[in-house]
Amino acid sequence: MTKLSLSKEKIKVVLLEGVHPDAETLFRQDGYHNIHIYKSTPADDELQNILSDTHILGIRSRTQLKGANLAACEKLMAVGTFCIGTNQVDLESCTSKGIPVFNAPFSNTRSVAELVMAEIILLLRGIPEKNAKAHRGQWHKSALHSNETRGKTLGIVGFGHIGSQLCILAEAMGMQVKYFDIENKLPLGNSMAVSSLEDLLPQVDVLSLHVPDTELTRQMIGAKELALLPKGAFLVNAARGLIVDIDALANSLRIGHLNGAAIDVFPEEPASNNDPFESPLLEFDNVILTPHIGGSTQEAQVNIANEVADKLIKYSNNGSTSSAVNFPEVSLPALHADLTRVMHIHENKPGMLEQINHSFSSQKINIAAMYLQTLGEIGYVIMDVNCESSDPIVNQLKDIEGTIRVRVLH
Ligand SMILES: NC(=O)c1ccc[n+]([C@@H]2O[C@H](COP(=O)([O-])OP(=O)(O)OC[C@H]3O[C@@H](n4cnc5c(N)ncnc54)[C@H](O)[C@@H]3O)[C@@H](O)[C@H]2O)c1
Ligand SMILES: O=C(O)CC[C@@H](O)C(=O)O
Repeated sequence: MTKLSLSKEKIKVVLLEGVHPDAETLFRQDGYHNIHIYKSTPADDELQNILSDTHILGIRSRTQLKGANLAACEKLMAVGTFCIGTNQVDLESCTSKGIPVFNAPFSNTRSVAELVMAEIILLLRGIPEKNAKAHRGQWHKSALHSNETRGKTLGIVGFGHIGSQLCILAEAMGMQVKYFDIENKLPLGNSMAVSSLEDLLPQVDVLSLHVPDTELTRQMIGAKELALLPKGAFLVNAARGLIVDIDALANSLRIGHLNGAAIDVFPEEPASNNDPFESPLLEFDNVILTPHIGGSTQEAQVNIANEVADKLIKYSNNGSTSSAVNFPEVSLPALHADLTRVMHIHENKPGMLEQINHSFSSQKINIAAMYLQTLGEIGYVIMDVNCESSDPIVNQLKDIEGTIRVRVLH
């Protein structure tokens, strides 16, 4: 069996935020036993202490791996975000430190799309208000503002995995789908692309957001955009909290411009289930509030646990970086029993390969196979070589200016 430069017993794996237990099982089955599980995100001081000797870190959307938290990660080798979003991680800094980040790009897609479809039906029927009143002992039997989904227009912002999956469900319910995406996306079924957000907004009965949190999308729905929605429209946000100006949304609901909303993500979310939840939307009966559970189904969490743990284990065991979000992608074969695998992560600048090759030739080490991939500022070279001891070559490689990290598998 392949030996790692640091043995599996010594590799510290930390899984935060209640990652599904299948992830731990997968690590244990593969021989990793130094595993530490946390149900939520510890406060920054404790977190930084935990991170200081962590080699492999698994988080969900809550843990901020940025600034002081990331600076504390002296030994971090790889990160898994056990979710779709990676905005909670400073990807650029991880890249420059030679840390690949892996996620699960579509393991919870269907769960989010199903929840949003259900919310659209509930909003159009006025169920949130009727439900709230019934809980207060009030009988509100009325068809006023209660509508079918059939024939209504759903506007989708971001026609990626979730947006397009939602389109399929909505069309099956008889909705007309119009979408806006910054990329040119294939219209599914009878859906139609609209060329700008401003053009889309006045045309919809329900607007649903499915864009990532980026500089372009933050606050993309503010007072101006809400005013462009027709009076009586609904808003669904199961993307990220900062995409909507939450105070502007509260105002639009207060003045009766919007008829309701379903919000799963918030600008500030409690760190754990024991912390209080505050929002300017608490007062509205016609708003469905959910605690960021769009992707929280058994099916999704099991899929995510297996997908992300598998990617982390593959990277740790053989160097493969397939589908890393910030790193050159290399899919490597199993290491031949007689060979040593040397992995060199470096700044992507001219002359690096020449110096790496020179290091091997100057030590008369024969290269059996070589893989190279670069992405932006970073290069990743993997050499399968014949050598008795890897220490001399590792030391020489570490001396090359621009080297970020060297790992070895035997
Ligand atoms: N509520 C939850 O539990 C939950 C679960 C999963 C994902 N999410 C969120 O949903 C987001 C979308 O997920 P996905 O899997 O569909 O992602 P995706 O990458 O497949 O799709 C995102 C789409 O948004 C488009 N886009 C990006 N910037 C845009 C802009 N400024 N204007 C218009 N379109 C833009 C992209 O081109 C892409 O087509 C994730 O980034 C994540 O933040 C939330
Ligand atoms: O499970 C989570 O914490 C986040 C889920 C979702 O927002 C995602 O990005 O996949």
